[in-house]
Amino acid sequence: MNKSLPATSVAGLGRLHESVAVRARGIVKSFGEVIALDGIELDVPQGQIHGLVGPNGAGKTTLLGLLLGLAVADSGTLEILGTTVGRALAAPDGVTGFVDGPGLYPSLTARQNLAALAALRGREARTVGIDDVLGDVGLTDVADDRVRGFSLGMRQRLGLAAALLTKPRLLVLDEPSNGLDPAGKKHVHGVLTRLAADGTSVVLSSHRMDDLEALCSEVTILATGRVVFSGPLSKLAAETDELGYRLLTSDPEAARRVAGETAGVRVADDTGQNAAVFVVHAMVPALDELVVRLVQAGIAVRELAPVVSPLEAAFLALTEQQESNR
Ligand SMILES: Nc1ncnc2c1ncn2[C@@H]1O[C@H](COP(=O)(O)OP(=O)(O)OP(=O)(O)O)[C@@H](O)[C@H]1O
Repeated sequence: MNKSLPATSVAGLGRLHESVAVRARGIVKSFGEVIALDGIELDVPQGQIHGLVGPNGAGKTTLLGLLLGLAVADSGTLEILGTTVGRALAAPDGVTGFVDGPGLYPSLTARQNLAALAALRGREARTVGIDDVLGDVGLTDVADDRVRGFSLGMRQRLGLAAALLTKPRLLVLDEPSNGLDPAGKKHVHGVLTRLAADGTSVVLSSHRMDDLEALCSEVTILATGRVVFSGPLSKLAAETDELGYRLLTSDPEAARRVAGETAGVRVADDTGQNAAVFVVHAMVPALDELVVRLVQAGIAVRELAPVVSPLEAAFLALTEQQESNR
């Protein structure tokens, strides 16, 4: 009896499998006594820019290294682009990127570096034009300068250009925004957004909440080798309870009095009595009530802004909690 599935079903299954770029279950990785990753679960769908964030030593680079095939997990399962990763140290097909900065030849120019990498990757690699990728990352003007004289941001951009040479299906980047000036950041963000729109998945680490907010639809927060949050940024912001807000009004003294009388609003002690700006701690409904009361009292609200962004507050709360549970 022929047990093979009809062609349409096989094709359907293939697509289902490939729509997941990364699927990690129970990943553990230790270095001697240090447990760098402790039961990591991670799902990254195709075409998603997924941010990894966490305090120093949380395990971000270790996890990115596993995705790039630079190390293997002690236990757990890791599926990349539909294939289960074995014990061999090699980047699965379609995966590229870098951890700890890109590997470049300092004595060669930017263009020569890319030509050398393209030659190393051989004919099978789906290479795209060197000039195109240099243009994508904004390095056309320095294409014939030696990399030795490049700044950190320029090296990062060249590393990204090198990764683009192969039209990756999964791009893995450790702190790609390190050292980037605003123009560099714009180029890098533009490249990553375009890649994702074309179906490439990107997993990147960053310490910068503004980068994550600008780029990522989902983030995973690691603390001491564990996932303390994974999901959309909007859900992360909602995890925040009470935030501190800076308040600038037309009458600070009266405004302080009104704030002190509003239920659920706490005026911070550390703002000077005569300061024009002061800080209140409140949840959103109490803050709304405060604004209404200020306006009713004839006090104009000139500025009202969180002291730290809701994302940063949620990040701090979640990671500090994990640290204290250790
Ligand atoms: N090769 C190694 N040998 C020994 N310990 C290691 C090694 N690599 C990582 N570690 C340890 O594993 C833990 C996780 O390190 P990792 O570099 O993955 O963290 P990270 O989140 O990338 O930190 P950072 O934000 O500082 O880059 C740390 O305690 C680190 O000291």
